[in-house]
Amino acid sequence: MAPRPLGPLVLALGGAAAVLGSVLFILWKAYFGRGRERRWDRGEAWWGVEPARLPPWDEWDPEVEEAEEPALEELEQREVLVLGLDGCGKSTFLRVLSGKTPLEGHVPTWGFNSVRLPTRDFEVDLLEIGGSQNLRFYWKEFVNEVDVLVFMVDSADRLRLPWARQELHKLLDKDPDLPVVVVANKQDLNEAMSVVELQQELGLQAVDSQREIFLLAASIAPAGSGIEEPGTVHIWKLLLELLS
Ligand SMILES: Nc1nc2c(ncn2[C@@H]2O[C@H](COP(=O)(O)OP(=O)(O)OP(=O)(O)O)[C@@H](O)[C@H]2O)c(=O)[nH]1
Ligand SMILES: [Mg+2]
Repeated sequence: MAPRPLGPLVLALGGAAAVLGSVLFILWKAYFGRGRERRWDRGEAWWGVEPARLPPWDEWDPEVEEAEEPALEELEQREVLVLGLDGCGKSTFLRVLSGKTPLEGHVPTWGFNSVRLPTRDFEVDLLEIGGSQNLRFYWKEFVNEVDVLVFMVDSADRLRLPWARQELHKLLDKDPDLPVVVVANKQDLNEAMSVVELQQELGLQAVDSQREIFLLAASIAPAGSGIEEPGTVHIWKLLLELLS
C-alpha cells in the first residue's frame, strides 16, 4: 500500500506549534513588559502566581530592606530564564525561592511558570518553561529576551544527560553573550554525578572562554534530612551579582 501523504498534517501541526509559541511569547511579554504601565501591583497575582516572598534562610532581612526600598515605579526589572529537562527541579527552585515548601512529587509544568522577587535595586522575574519534549522547541524563542539563563540538570539522570547537553548547547549557540548558570541539582542522591564529571559530560570545558558560564552544585529539595545547604542561596547570590 502506498504511504499516505503527510504534507497537510505536517503543515497543520507546524502551524499549530507556531501559534502556540507566539501565544506563549506574547503572554510572557505582556506579563514581563519593561514599561511602567504594564507593571502589576504587589498585591495582584497573574495566572495563579502569588506575589513573591523572600526565602527565610536568606541573610537578607526584609524589614530592613522594606524601609530602604525605592518606590515600586522606580525599580528596574531583570529577567531570568530557567530551563532544563522535565523533572530536573525548575519549579521546585522557583517555589523554594519564593518561600514555599517543595511539592512532594513531580508536577510537570505545561507551559510556563514564574515568580517575581523584589530586591533593593531591582525586581527579578524568573520564568520557567516546562522541560517536556514538546515545550523544548520554544525555549530558543526566549533566550534573547533575558538577562541570565539558569540551565538546570538532574545530576542523577545519567541516561538523559546527552539530551540535556544537546539542549544546553543549542541555547549557548543561540545567544553567545548571555551569562549562563548551570545548576547541577539533586546532589543529595547517591547516584548523582560530581561537578567535575558534569563539567566534562556537559561539554562545558569547550565553551568559549569569553562567555560568563558557571556550574553550581545544588540540592534544591534534598530527599533526606541533614543537608543544611540547599544551594538555592548560592544560586540566588550569583544571580544578583550577574544582574547588578
Ligand atoms: N532528591 C531531590 N529531589 C529533588 C530536588 N529538587 C527537586 N526534586 C524533585 O524533583 C521532582 C521534579 O521537580 P520539578 O521542580 O517539578 O521539576 P521541573 O524541572 O519543574 O519539571 P517540568 O516542569 O516537568 O519541566 C520533584 O519531585 C521534586 O521534589 C533535589 O535537590 N533532590
Ligand atoms: Mg516545572
